[in-house]
This record gives sequence, structure tokens and C-alpha cells, in this order.
Amino acid sequence: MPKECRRKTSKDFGLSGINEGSRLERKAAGKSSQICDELIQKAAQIAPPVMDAPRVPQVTITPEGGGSSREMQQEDWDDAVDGTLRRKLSNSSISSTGSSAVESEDDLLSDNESKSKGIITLEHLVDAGESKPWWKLKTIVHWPFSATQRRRLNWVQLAGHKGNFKAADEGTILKKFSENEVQCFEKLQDDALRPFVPGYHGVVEKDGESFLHMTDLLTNFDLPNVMDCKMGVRTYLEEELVRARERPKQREDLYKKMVEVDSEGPTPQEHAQRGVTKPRYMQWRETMSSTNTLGFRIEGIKKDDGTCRTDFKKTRSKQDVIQVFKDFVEGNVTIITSYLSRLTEIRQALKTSEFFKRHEVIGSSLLFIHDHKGSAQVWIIDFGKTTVLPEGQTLNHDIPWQEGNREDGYLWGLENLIHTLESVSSEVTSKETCCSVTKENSQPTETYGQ
Ligand SMILES: O=P(O)(O)O[C@H]1[C@H](O)[C@@H](OP(=O)(O)O)[C@H](OP(=O)(O)O)[C@@H](OP(=O)(O)O)[C@H]1O
Ligand SMILES: Nc1ncnc2c1ncn2[C@@H]1O[C@H](COP(=O)(O)OP(=O)(O)O)[C@@H](O)[C@H]1O
Repeated sequence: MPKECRRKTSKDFGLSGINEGSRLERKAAGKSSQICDELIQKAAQIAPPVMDAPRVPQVTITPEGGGSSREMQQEDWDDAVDGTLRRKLSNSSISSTGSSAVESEDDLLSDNESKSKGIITLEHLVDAGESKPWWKLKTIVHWPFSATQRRRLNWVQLAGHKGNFKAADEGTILKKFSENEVQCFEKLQDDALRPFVPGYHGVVEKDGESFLHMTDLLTNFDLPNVMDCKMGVRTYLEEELVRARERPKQREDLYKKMVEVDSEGPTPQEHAQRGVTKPRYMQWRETMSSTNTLGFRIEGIKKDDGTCRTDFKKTRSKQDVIQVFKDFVEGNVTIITSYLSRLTEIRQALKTSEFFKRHEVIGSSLLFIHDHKGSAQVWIIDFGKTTVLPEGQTLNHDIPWQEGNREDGYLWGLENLIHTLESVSSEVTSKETCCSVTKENSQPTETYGQ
């Protein structure tokens, strides 16, 4: 079980947020394979535990208070246009991804406490009764929070850093600002990939902090099943490698995360110094998981019974990945077929996308979402470490990486992901055929019965 799940305290979960949805989800939580301790702890504080049914609280987001709006002033536009404000804002938020691109190895501040994976409570930015102004840059809209617009929202964060997301108005969320990611979203608005990325609603600022306002992809699902697959053969930027060589920083947090998975992971020297550099940790993660061998890896899964798992660090072989997918879709061929058709559309769009050609795509994920009603979608998320190439350079995305060529193996990974799902489909189908044949054979015929 990941440490980040164990360490959190009740403070991390707005305990007032238990609602009808949470009761439904708790009710369905009987067959959990692993539940974050934090969720159990929280549930235990609310009511005595139901026997054999771990309680998994639902995330409740309740916009409150009258955050007023104001229309953007001319000076805001000027700042936004010349980029000054953007730079200022990017410094005001701690985005893992943004920071990776601009800070030195020494500056990186991170440990397991900063990670967030699982069912979480998104805080709202506007406290009840607060009346400080909200405004958006670029798109001028009023921020429609009011006490009468309370709503409930189930939310899950399967990767990334704790505190990176906030609740926003109906069907949308806020992600901590990273200049790099915002630039990507802006370019994606005119690109073939637009139908496959979350809707982008501009940048909002509150109390000197800025956020990327985007569509919440979970909104239209009923108790969604969610899976995050991180794409590509490489999960760190070439510049991170260079920085670590020039100014190596031995990180104890990464050393501890490594030891937790495999005590033999660190070299004797790393054991002695109780630290590893970030690229060393990232490369180790890539070899332990399927990143190197398949060009993608499973980061986390949340099921509709409320269970969440992020313990896939050693899920490497194709057969293991197939098994995880099979469990995820619970052998539902219709869902697999929908996922496959969406992945095929994404592959087609990637092949025509100007954006894709011109960017090194690192650390981006495909987010799989389906529910019991049969809806199934795949979305491309997380552009925090997606970096534009120098003028004139393009990438193939399916040739081996060598330092300097900036290849990311994204398309190769997608191809393998499609093959993996095809294998899931044929395994499920052949099992069904086999079962129905066995069933047929075991049905006594009339003559046999007589
Ligand atoms: O998944 P685990 O094993 O915990 O490792 C994490 C992930 O690779 C994070 O990527 P993501 O955010 O895509 O999940 C990465 O953040 P970056 O995206 O900033 O590289 C973390 O770097 P640090 O934040 O430096 O620890 C690294 O420790
Ligand atoms: N638009 C979205 N809608 C719903 N869930 C999202 C969305 N974006 C991200 N998530 C959730 O948050 C997690 C982390 O997102 P990501 O963008 O990768 O954050 P980070 O940049 O901190 O790594 C994803 O695994 C997913 O569970």
C-alpha cells in the first residue's frame, strides 16, 4: 500500500462531506481488494463500521459563499498579452510539472506526503461567506458560486501531486497553473487532438494563485471506473537528466519510495547515502513497470465499488497488464470494444496532429473511464511535461530514444496498448465461447434425459 495512503490524517478529508452518493458507494464496497487506509479511517470516524464492508466515503464538493466576479480590466489584458502576468502567476503555484521544467535539481521539493492517489476531497477555493473577487484571464465569465448551487461530486485523483486540483463550477475542475501546460492547452484548441483532451476554459486567479480551468471528465458518469495509464518509454525530460548530472541531488524521499517497493533496488552506495537522483528513480520505475517494455504503464485504478489501487509499480509483463485490464472492465466485451475504438480514433488523430509532431510528450496519461451504463471514454491528460521542440524539429514517437533525439515512444506505447486490449478482448471472448460450449454440452438433451 502506498505510503501516501497511510500517512494522511482526518484533516485531509472534509468530514462534513458524506452524502447520499457516499452511502451508495460504501454499500457497494464489499469486494474491495485494497482500500486506502485513509478512507477507512475517515469512514470509521463517521459511523461504526459495517461488518466486512469497508466504508469508502464519497468525495463531496460543496461550493459555498458568494465569490463575486468582476469583469476583466484593461490592465489585466495588457499583462496577459505581454506574458508578464503569466510568468508571475506561474511562480505563484507549485505545479510539479511546471516546476520540473524551470527549477534546478536542488530546488525540487517533494516527498511521499506530496503525492495524492485515490479518492480525495477537493477543497473549494472560495470559503463560505468569502467575497473576494474572482476573475478569469482571457475568457471573461462570472464565477457562478452561490449557496443555492451546492452540488455533489465524486472525484478521484489517480496520479500527480496532492493539492493540485480544486473544485470549480458545474462539470469543471481547477488544476494548479503550469505555464507549460496552459500553453499546450491553448495550442490544442486548434489541433486535431482537441476532441480527445479535456475542455479548456482558460486560466483563473484567486489570491495570487492561478489555475487552469478544465472540464471534469468524470462528470457524466455514474460511479465511474477510472484507470490512468502513463504513456511513453520515458517519464523524465532530457533536461532533468542534464540537470541531475550537473548538480546531482540525492533525494531521500525517492530512495525511501524505492526501498518500499524493492529493498534491493538501490545500489550499495545509494543505500549508504540514503538517496537517489530523480532520473535514477524514474529510470528504475520505468524498468520495474511496463514503461520500458510496452511503452506505457498503469498508474492507478478506481473501481465503481469504491476501491482504489495504485500498487502497480511492479506490473510489467504483458500478461499481468492484460489481467489488470480484464479486472478493470470485469470481462465486459462491449466496454473493451468502445475503448478500442476510441484508442483507434486517438491514434488516427495523433498521426495527423501538428501539435503531436512538434512536441516531446512526457508524463502524459490516457484516462480510461466507464460506468455500469456502458459509457466508455478515453482522454489524453496531463501536459505539464509536454515540451515544444526547437523550430524545424519533429518527432516520430515510435523510434527508440537516445539522449538528444527527444523521442518519447508515445505511438509505440499506444500500439502496444491497443494490442493489449485486443488480447483482453480475445481472451474474454474465447472464455465466453468456451463457457457457452461447455454449458451447451452439459445441458441434458431430451433424448439423453429419457
Ligand atoms: O509515481 P511515483 O513513483 O510516486 O513518482 C513520481 C511520479 O513520477 C511523478 O510524476 P506524475 O506527476 O506524472 O505522477 C513525478 O512528478 P513530476 O511530474 O514532477 O516529474 C514525481 O517527481 P517529484 O515530484 O519530483 O517527486 C515522482 O516522484
Ligand atoms: N480533466 C480531468 N477530469 C477528471 N479527472 C482528472 C482530470 N485531469 C486529471 N484527472 C485526475 O487527476 C489525476 C492526476 O492528473 P494529472 O494531470 O496527471 O496531474 P499531475 O500533473 O499532478 O500529474 C489523474 O490520474 C486523474 O485521476
